[in-house]
Amino acid sequence: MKKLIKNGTIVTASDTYTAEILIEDGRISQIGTNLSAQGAEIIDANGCLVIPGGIDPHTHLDMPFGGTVTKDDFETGTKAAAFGGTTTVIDFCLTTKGEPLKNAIQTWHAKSKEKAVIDYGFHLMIAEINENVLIELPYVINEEGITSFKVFMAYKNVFQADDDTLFRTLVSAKEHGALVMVHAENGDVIDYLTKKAIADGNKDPIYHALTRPPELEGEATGRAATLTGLANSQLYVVHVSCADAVEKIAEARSKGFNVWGETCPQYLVLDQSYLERPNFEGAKYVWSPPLREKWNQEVLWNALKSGQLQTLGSDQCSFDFKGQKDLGKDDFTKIPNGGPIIEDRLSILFSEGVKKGRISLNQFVDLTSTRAAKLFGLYPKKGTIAVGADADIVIFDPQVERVISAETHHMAVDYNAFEGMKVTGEPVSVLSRGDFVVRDKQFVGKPGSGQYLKRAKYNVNAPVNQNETLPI
Ligand SMILES: NC(=O)NCCC(=O)O
Ligand SMILES: [Zn+2]
Ligand SMILES: [Zn+2]
Repeated sequence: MKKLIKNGTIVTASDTYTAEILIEDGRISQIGTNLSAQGAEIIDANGCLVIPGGIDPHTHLDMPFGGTVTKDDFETGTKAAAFGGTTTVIDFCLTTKGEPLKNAIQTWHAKSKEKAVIDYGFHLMIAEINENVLIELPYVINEEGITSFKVFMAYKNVFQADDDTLFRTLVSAKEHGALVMVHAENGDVIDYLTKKAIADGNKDPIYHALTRPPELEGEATGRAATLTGLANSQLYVVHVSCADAVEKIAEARSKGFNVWGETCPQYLVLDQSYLERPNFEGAKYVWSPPLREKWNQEVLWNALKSGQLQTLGSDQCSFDFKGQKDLGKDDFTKIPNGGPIIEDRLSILFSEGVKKGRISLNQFVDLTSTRAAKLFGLYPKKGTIAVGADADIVIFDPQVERVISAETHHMAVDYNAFEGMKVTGEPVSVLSRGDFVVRDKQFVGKPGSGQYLKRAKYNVNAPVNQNETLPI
């Protein structure tokens, strides 16, 4: 059925204006004034912003990790994402050495197909590069439309790959038109420091942060950037948490390297002191990289404003406090890393960023949607409000206030890392390809209605805004 959105303020990464949006067959068919409403359902967006659906480029749904599995799967996770104004997620498909990539991808299709309530794509973890992997890569890119690869530089003996793998992945990505993503921390040195901490009897959650100092994130970020320059390839650094890493990204970009950076809400508003909370509460705040000293937050905000960091991912990776996080009660190395963020990504950035004057409204849209669409081969089908684009649209009330709480969130976990935080601005209704998923704050979507997205190859020019200098 046709829909006509009226009376809202449309915000894209570059413009803010008042107009009506006509939706037909899941797409935006017209944008203008006094559009014919014949046969259309009228959606009144009075007092609201009308923004492109959020694209979360960093989620871990239904992912085995640390001897357990994330609490949110593709159903609860994408439902919570929709409540938060996200209409596309790109999830990390894990692989293991020796296993055909095809098998891992099939596993991820099986996890998501019947469950996702919004559209989704996959990034593919590269654990090793060998002849079989090289043979499979064209299939992965051309048939599966997976055009981004993830290399872990940390989690020794679990996910960690060596520099040889990283460099070969960068070379292959350049050849095939893919973007390489890195978890940038020096896993070898972290392994040494964590073993020493445990041997010294330092087992509380705070030692998770103390054994992963920012220098090791900066070092790994710089190393990955250097290898990217050598390979003349392209790199996206996930979950940047600190000044050391921002500096390395800025340095690489100033040299003309194609290096992009993402941060996450937790690094913008929480800090290392949370890990010292009593009664093992600190475990709720165990992420890798860890939360940092508070002064890093200003560096991250400035990097978002100046464009040195380009996206905001959630790094959704949720574990219950009781029964999962407490696996590490007597040993911080056994606390599953990660937290529940998928739902509050937009609200936190809007409230702390736009409302507090740290970033503009257009930057908010770019950071939460448009830039990820461009970097990950979804633009302009996703990531903007334009004629011909998918009608993935969020009607966002910029004035409403709420307090974040596990009591009211839609994620499947038993706590919220931002419990008690007051935010201004929240999605009221969310459409995925023209259909309501959330309507007047009520879920009306359907598991299985989300479509798998085959993404276009990395395009070196696409990620850049018109008014921005090319980084080459
Ligand atoms: N970030 C985190 O602590 N957990 C999720 C896995 C990862 O992204 O490293
Ligand atoms: Zn990571
Ligand atoms: Zn992650």
